[in-house]
Amino acid sequence: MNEVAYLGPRGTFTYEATQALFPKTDFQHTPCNSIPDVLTAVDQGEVAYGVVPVENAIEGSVNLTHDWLVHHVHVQVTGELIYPIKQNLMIHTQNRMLSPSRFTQVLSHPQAIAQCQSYLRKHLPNIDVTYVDSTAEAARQVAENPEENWVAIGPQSAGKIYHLSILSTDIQDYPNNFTRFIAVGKPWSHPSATPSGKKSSLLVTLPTDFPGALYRVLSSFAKRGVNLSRIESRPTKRKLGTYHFFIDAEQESNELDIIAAVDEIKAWGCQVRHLGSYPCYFFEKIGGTNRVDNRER
Ligand SMILES: O=C(O)C(=O)Cc1ccccc1
Repeated sequence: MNEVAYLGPRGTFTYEATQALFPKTDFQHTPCNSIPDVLTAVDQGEVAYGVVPVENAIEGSVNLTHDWLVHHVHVQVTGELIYPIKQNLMIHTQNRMLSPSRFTQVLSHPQAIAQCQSYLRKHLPNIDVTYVDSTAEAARQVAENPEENWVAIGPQSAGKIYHLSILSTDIQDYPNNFTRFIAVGKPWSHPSATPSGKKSSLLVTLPTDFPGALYRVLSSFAKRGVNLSRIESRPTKRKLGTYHFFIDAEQESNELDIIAAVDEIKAWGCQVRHLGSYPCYFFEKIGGTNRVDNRER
């Protein structure tokens, strides 16, 4: 069962990342309407693998992914892909000559809107924003409602699939825009690409908060020479000011040091969930293509 669930519909950035991580020649791709639906499908064993976005270079963490991993599912992270993100402003082809003052709404995923805040303030200052579950869903709604004069923000692949006109390319507010995607589910390795590195992801919850508590966690890794590439706090949702910490530890032949650091922080009361140890890939090195066949719909 080589089925991969991803945040769909076809044409999303997650779809492009899924094609790179799980080539169509070896895997069956299944679109889901939301990030929770992807993670739940994997957790329930309906599919073997899932792909979701976890962090963006401009907007930061995808909170929904983090929160669902903590509170709703127990899935293993099995891979990571750093993928280049270029946002585009797209419109139904019959409206492509409209003056921007006639656009009534911009639709997109919250992350995509957030990555283009300065662009929107400058070019579409008073436009209403409608958040939907993905960029390709935004493109679909624009394509199916030409009379509404809506515009969408998303990847060119979504524009191709839904036959939209690209009004403006590369509209994100900062260059070097990348999103980190994770694969979750059963153990897996890429059929042809060589990883650029390896990581272990942990979920750490302090027993109580006291001065230096977080320092004590971090120092357990630092004194063993373990590089922590990311630490992300998310509310426990139980009490204001209490957090879960997502920690990514770079892993290169230091697995025993990571295990020793985890044992040390557990010994004084931290709860630690091992989210996964997995290979990391860069899209440029996978040699994939992010072109999609827009004959399928
Ligand atoms: O909606 C999409 O296309 C997604 O895959 C989520 C997303 C949105 C913006 C940047 C990266 C991922």
